[in-house]
Amino acid sequence: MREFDAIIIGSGQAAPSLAVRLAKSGRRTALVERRALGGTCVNTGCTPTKTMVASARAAHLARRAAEYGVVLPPGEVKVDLARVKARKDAVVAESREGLTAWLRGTEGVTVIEGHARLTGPHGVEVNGEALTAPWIMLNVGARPTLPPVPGLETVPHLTSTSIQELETLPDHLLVLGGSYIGLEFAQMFRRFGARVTVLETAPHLLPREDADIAAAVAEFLRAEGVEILTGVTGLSLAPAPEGVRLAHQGGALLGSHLLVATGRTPNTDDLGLEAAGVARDARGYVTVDDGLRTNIPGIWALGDCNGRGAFTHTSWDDYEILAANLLDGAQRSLADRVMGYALFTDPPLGRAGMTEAAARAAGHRIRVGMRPMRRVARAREKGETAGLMKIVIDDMNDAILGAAILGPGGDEAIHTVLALMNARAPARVLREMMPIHPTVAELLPTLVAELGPAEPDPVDETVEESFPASDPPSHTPESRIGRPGN
Ligand SMILES: Cc1cc2nc3c(=O)[nH]c(=O)nc-3n(C[C@H](O)[C@H](O)[C@H](O)COP(=O)(O)OP(=O)(O)OC[C@H]3O[C@@H](n4cnc5c(N)ncnc54)[C@H](O)[C@@H]3O)c2cc1C
Ligand SMILES: NC(=O)c1ccc[n+]([C@@H]2O[C@H](COP(=O)([O-])OP(=O)(O)OC[C@H]3O[C@@H](n4cnc5c(N)ncnc54)[C@H](O)[C@@H]3O)[C@@H](O)[C@H]2O)c1
Repeated sequence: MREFDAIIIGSGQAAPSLAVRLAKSGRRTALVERRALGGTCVNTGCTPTKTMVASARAAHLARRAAEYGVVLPPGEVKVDLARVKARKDAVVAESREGLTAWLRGTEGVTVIEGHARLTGPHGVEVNGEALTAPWIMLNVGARPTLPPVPGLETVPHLTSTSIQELETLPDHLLVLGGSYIGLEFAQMFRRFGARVTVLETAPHLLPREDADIAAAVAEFLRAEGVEILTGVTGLSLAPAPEGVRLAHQGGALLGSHLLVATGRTPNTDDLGLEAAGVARDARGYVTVDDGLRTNIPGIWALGDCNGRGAFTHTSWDDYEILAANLLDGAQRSLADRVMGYALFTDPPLGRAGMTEAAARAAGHRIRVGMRPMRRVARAREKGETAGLMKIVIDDMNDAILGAAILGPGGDEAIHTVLALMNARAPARVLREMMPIHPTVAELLPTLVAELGPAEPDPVDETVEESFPASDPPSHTPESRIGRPGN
């Protein structure tokens, strides 16, 4: 039996920093990982996909070179997928090796390779060895979900992990699921040169986003040649000489490859939670309170496996909250978190706080500011006018409820809004700030200055719809046309 002060299971995005903090506080800490240090983000998630997205953007810009007056030798722009993969592998290896050296070089951290299972409230078993500690932290992440589509087990299919290993281009990639993972790969493989069809069961792409945002994403993907079917029902799959035959209520498609991108399932079914009495919800997420505590004292759950976030930064924020509370005597809470994330299509979507639909559903009386990217000077200068930006304000107290920036640098520009929301600053602060010209973010004050009417209208409570994505609000004061960005 090896004794530690803390055992962390899974080297997700919370674990490495937590292990080092615990060790530096004098606690002997074991970090158990069954696959590769760095978890999903470093090895098969954010790092490889954003590296591949960069290759896809290079191909896209090369095809558009003439629009910018850049003359390339005649001939079709082609992508060598094996070289794209080699570049991706190199970037991933550098990140993983840096992390591994850091962890293995930190005194007080013991890295153990193997699959860990709880044996009780303070016990863990790895490779047949018993470990014990008063504190146990779970950071085991999630894996791709396989949906109950008839015939799926009879056809070869790719997940977000295995698609990254392809070295030859699919003729026709079918993508099940039109959300974050599906859309990033769909655009990427279309830009690499494949035919791509996305099939989404919800009425529009990105079901968690507003319909106008989803429509704008669909518009630029379709303009690049991605085929999109939404509201798909009656799906079934069967082997075909080409690869896969996918039937749905409206017809059938033949694909050379199938990517399944229909969500992720927490890695909590083989963790021995029952032995320790740790509670999970119906979907398998470990139940935690706002301090990341499970129902068993001394056991915490961080990252994707607690169902309170599904991003690298939410997992890392879990680490910050737990470390502050355990080691610094702080009283930090998940309840204070302002949500933010991005979809890394090109252009990217940066998001902060609530969607417009969620704000309405929560009963807020809202005002919405909206502007298409074609009315943003920086977007026009870059020749990248797809998308829009919008902000949702609470009419009762001027609070910023949420924002979306779908356009060049949207993933970066959204941090202006995120920072103000974290400071609990009213929209007036954003309206009165002096932004830098020419940027996409410089239009944020204008959005607040040009908010639409309060909804629901106090006189006519039936007003439900917001402004269409394609046109600015009709009441927009045209006197502002002289402002930067117009
Ligand atoms: C294709 C893709 C792209 C993504 N892109 C982004 C992005 O751009 N931005 C973003 O914020 N998020 C992105 N995500 C999500 C992000 O990767 C995760 O939210 C993030 O990794 C947080 O995960 P985590 O800390 O919960 O654990 P993970 O990173 O999933 O790591 C968990 C680790 O635990 C190990 N493990 C599991 N069970 C055991 C066990 N019993 N014993 C030992 N080890 C175990 C696993 O092997 C794994 O290494 C992406 C995900 C995918 C799949
Ligand atoms: N940019 C990022 O930060 C990023 C990138 C990739 C992944 N992630 C994380 O990974 C998680 C998983 O992403 P995801 O896109 O796999 O899942 P998701 O849960 O976001 O979306 C799954 C999609 O599949 C659809 N769907 C479900 N069953 C289907 C079926 N049988 N046929 C067709 N469509 C079906 C759903 O309606 C939904 O739109 C996300 O929640 C996200 O947090 C983040």
